[in-house]
Order: sequence, then C-alpha cells, then structure tokens
Amino acid sequence: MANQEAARNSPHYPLDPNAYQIISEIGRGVSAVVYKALCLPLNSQVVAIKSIDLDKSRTNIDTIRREITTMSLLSHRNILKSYCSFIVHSKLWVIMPFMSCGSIQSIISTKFPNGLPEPSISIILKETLQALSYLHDQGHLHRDIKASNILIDSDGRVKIADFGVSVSIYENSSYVSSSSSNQMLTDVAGTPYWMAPEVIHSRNGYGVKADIWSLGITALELAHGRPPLSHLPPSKSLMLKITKRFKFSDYRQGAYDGENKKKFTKQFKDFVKVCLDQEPSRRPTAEKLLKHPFFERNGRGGEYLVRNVLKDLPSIEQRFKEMKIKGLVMRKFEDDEESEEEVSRAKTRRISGWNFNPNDCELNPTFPILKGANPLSTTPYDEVVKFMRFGGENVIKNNEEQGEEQQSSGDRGNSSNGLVLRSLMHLRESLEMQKQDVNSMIRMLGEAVEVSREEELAKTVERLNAELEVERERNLGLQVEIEIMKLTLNPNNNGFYRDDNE
Ligand SMILES: Nc1ncnc2c1ncn2[C@@H]1O[C@H](COP(=O)(O)OP(=O)(O)OP(=O)(O)O)[C@@H](O)[C@H]1O
Repeated sequence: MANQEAARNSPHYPLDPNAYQIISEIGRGVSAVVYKALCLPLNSQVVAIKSIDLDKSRTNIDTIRREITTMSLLSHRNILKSYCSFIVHSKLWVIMPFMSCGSIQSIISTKFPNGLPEPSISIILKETLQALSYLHDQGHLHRDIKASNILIDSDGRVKIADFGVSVSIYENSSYVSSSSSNQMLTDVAGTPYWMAPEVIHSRNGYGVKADIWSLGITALELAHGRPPLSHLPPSKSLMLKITKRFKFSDYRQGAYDGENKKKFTKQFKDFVKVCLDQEPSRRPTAEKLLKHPFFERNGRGGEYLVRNVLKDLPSIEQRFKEMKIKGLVMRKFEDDEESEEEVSRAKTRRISGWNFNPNDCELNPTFPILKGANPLSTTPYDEVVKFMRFGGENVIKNNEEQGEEQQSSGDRGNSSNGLVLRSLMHLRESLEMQKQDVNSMIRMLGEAVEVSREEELAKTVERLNAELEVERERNLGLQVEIEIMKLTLNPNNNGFYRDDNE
C-alpha cells in the first residue's frame, strides 16, 4: 500500500525497503522509531527513516497517508518534506532528509540542560514561525509544535517536522462552526505539555491559534530546558490532569526566574506572554508575531547557531545513546502490547526522567477524571486521604456541593467506596509504572557501564534502588489499603468504614 502520490513527487526514492541500509537508530517517539540510513541506489545518500508502528499509532493509516500526501504538496524552506513513504509489514516507513544535528530537544538535553541563550532562541523561534505562518496561510495546523519536532541541520538550517497529527482545517471532518469565520477542529491532538487550553477543552473547537500557544510553551522549553509541568510524575494521570484543566491565566512574566536566576529580556517575556493568552483570539497570528520586537535585533541566522549551539555537539547517534542511558527515551514500543492509555503514559516517561522540580511553575493543573468519578474531584490520592480523614459522608457531601448529580442514598456508600477503590487502583498502577521505569533505567545503566564512569553509575544505581524500595513500600501500603476498601465495599454498611472497636 505505497503512497503513490508522494512517490510521484519524489520518483527517485525507491519504495522498496531493501533499497535502504539502516545504519543506526537516532530517535524514538511514542509510536515511531527513527533511523539513519543509506539509500543504496542513490549513491548511498544518507536519509532518515521514520518507522511508524501502525498498530500503535494514535492516528489511523488513512489520516497519516492523507497528511503525507498533503505535506508533499507544501513547500517551504522551514518545513521538512518527506521523500516518499511505503508500508513494511505493519510499519509505515517515511523516507525523509536526514537532519544531521537532530532535534533541538535532543541538543538541549545534551548540551543546554538549563536552556539556550536568548539569541539562539530568537533564531529558532523565528524560523519556526516562518514555517507556521506558511502552514496557517495554506489552511493547515501543525498541532504538535515542540522542541523535539524542530530539527536542525549541520549548517544551522531549522525545519519543523512530524506532521503525524497535523491537519488541514479544510479537509478534516471533525470541525465545528464557530462564531468567528474560522473553522474549528474538535479532536484532541498534540502532546499534553504543549497543548493549548482550547485543544484540551476541544468541544468548543480550536484553530490555528493553538499552534501559537504551543509555540509559547516551546519558547519556555527552549529557555529553561523543559516545558512547564514536566516535573509532574510519570503516569497517565498527568494526561488526565492536563485534559481536565490547564490554566495559565495568571501567567506572570519571568515564570522561572526564581528557579535558576536566569534573566530574560522584556521582549522575550512579552513574546511568551502574548503567545500564552488564554483567549485564542487575542493571541497574535504567526505573521504578526514575526514582527514582534523579540526578533527586531535578530539579524543572525544559521551561522550563529553553528558557532554557538552546534559547535562541539556530540553526534546524533552518541546523543541518542546518552539519552537512552539517562532514561530519556521511550521504551521500545515493540517490547510489549500497550493500550492507547499506556501509549499516552509512555509519552510522559521520557520527561519524567529529567527530574526537574520547578517550584514556581505557574501552571495550575487539576486532576484526573476517573471513569465514574466526580469530575470535580482532585487526585486519586486526595480522594483517598479525604475518605480516610473525614469519612465517606463528607466526601459525598463535598461532591454534591460541587454540583455532582444527586444519587439515591442507597447508592452513595457504594459509589464513594467504589470511587476510593478506583482511585487506589489508579494510584497503584501509577506506582507500578514508576517502578518499571526505575527498573528499566537500572537495566540500561547496567548495560552501559563504562569503566571510567563506573563509580558515578554505581551511585546512581544505589540511589535508584533506594527510590525503588520507597516505591515498593508505598505500593505495599496501598495494597493493604485496597484490601481494607474491598472489605468495606458492603452495601449494608452504607459505605462507611466500620471500626468494630468503636
Ligand atoms: N529527519 C530527521 N533527521 C534527523 N533526526 C530526526 C529526524 N526525524 C526525527 N529525528 C529524531 O528522532 C526523534 C524522534 O522523532 P519522532 O518524530 O518519532 O518523535 P518525537 O517528535 O520526539 O515524539 P512524539 O512521538 O511525541 O512526536 C526526534 O526527536 C529527532 O531527534
């Protein structure tokens, strides 16, 4: 099932996997692995192959094919075009130009863990905005703007990639009409940390301004080394927390200043602020943003990045290996059967490994909407604590006060107990995930021990073991609590834990 249209546009690139020789793995996303490879019939030209596992991909094959076809019709110097694509077993191979320095995110995590200097940020954002301005003009949204989708070549050329979730507002069927003349999409897409509030609450629809919000988050990512909220623990609850509410209305300038004493110019702070306006219509268009004062003194380009960012940068292969060791790379998706929920959860693993703890992060997340739970409740842990501390009645009362539908009194005890039980289950699942992550990091560290770094790694292993031990104890405690909850799940006791000694 080859993508004939894309092939017609790039007739020289063979649609046969045997024509490509894979050299090394250079990146990994949620449902794809990226390889550096040689195209043998074309004088062994170096290419990148993105191998998308169609069984694991969130997007269906028709959508992917349509996007690849659409993207092949677009042409802009800041947009990475694919050469061709074809199916290999259950994978879709997308053959594209090899961007030898990889993604900005991989550069940051190796060389600039606390963020890039402002002049470099300005160049990267300007190039990204140029691509966005073009895309939006053509009626397209990218929907996944973030540093890992901004690639850079050895000569400092910046291109945006990964149109896995990009979409045309003219073609997509899931749009709703809005009061404005803009057409609006309704499906949730993108990566949680970078998602605009209106994408999260996508019932009301969203448009091109969602990309501008993501660009604002990317600006903070470039400035600080990670996006806001990335300190949250690796569990699917993060996805849910963000889907519930993602408030940035009280955004103040200099969000991270207290944390690493970094100073930013007034122009940069204003740029981020206007991108992160809660109200999409108040966010400037990409075209307008290109005229923002933040870019005024930016006469520099690729050469500046070569000298200041790419110089002495380890090769893409080396960086990928290092990220693997640090546990910043997705677990190989072929390893196990993961549900869609687990895939979302996997997305957070890479970031959890960064281990940052920005105390003055100004985002205001709330917590999971558990199936059947009160949507206004907080975390599963909070539910449990509330229950333990105040008893089931208060939990129910509280829920009712917050607008939950009235239930018959006979159901209340059960539903409250059930809610706490589900919360505990979720919590246990999340701890289980963290335990697995620690284990796999230990495994990876074990594989990668080099004599010179042995001591340092041994310490890390020791620390991880200690963390694992703590998790184990917490998990054990939770299991005991779950058993207690199960015992109390008795319709006759009205949902309250009865202490017979009382
Ligand atoms: N054409 C390319 N040239 C060089 N490196 C690339 C290329 N395409 C992707 N990569 C590298 O592979 C990594 C993984 O890319 P991929 O698009 O699969 O996932 P991602 O964008 O990091 O995550 P997600 O799955 O959440 O979108 C990128 O971050 C980048 O470092």
